Amino acid sequence: MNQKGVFITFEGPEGAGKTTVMNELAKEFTAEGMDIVTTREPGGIRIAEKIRAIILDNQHLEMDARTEALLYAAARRQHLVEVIKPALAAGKIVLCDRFVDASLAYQGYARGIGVAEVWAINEFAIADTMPDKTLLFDLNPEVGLSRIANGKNRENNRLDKESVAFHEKVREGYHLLVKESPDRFITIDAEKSQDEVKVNVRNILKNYLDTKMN
Ligand SMILES: Nc1ncnc2c1ncn2[C@@H]1O[C@H](COP(=O)(O)OP(=O)(O)OP(=O)(O)O)[C@@H](O)[C@H]1O
Ligand SMILES: Cc1cn([C@H]2C[C@H](O)[C@@H](COP(=O)(O)O)O2)c(=O)[nH]c1=O
Repeated sequence: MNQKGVFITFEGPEGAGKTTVMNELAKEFTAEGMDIVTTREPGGIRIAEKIRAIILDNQHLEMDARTEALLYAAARRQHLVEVIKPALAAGKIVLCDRFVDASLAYQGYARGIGVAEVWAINEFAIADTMPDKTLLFDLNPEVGLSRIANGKNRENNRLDKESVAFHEKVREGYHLLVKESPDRFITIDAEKSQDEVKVNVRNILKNYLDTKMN
């Protein structure tokens, strides 16, 4: 366990349903009296949201892959120091929409920088703060991309605009991470209906939190 709190991350390709399920369950868990903090990467605080705007700006597609990896790691460092660590130290349950595994899958594997290389800069950024559990929302990237294309109030960001082949590599990258850390990851079938996914994740998290907190 991370200090006194619990650190849970939500990962997966675009349009997998992570944000929707995380926010709905956070409301339910808060209503039941749990001390929940929700946040996201890149972002979560002012400096990291500014870095997010630079990384995801869809008018400037030419960013160098290593610059991109470094910007994600910089945003992560600030987010960790300002939000995640204080919340964990205060004994809260932190639900975070993406964290270091996204950098390993997207920049390390799909961009081809190398998972070990991207881990090295992230190790510098996060030191020993790793999620206690990571839920991988797994689905065919084409399904996720079509959900986003049909969704309202969402402008395609720079990463959304990558090819289907890129997003398939992201998924492969996540699968490799699951093989490397089978105890930390729980894979969720994210192609099921929104309600089915939510019920599944709720049960998994309740069981996990019950064991951790009691
Ligand atoms: N299981 C589901 N079946 C069908 N549509 C879904 C499902 N889950 C979420 N959606 C819809 O898909 C869209 C993307 O959902 P959401 O933003 O939660 O995904 P996400 O994983 O956070 O995506 P991203 O990481 O790309 O922001 C939304 O319009 C949401 O209503
Ligand atoms: C944290 C992180 C994210 N990404 C990518 C994944 C998405 O395409 C965007 C984030 O936007 P969303 O609201 O979650 O869709 O950034 C990445 O490539 N590397 C990272 O470390």
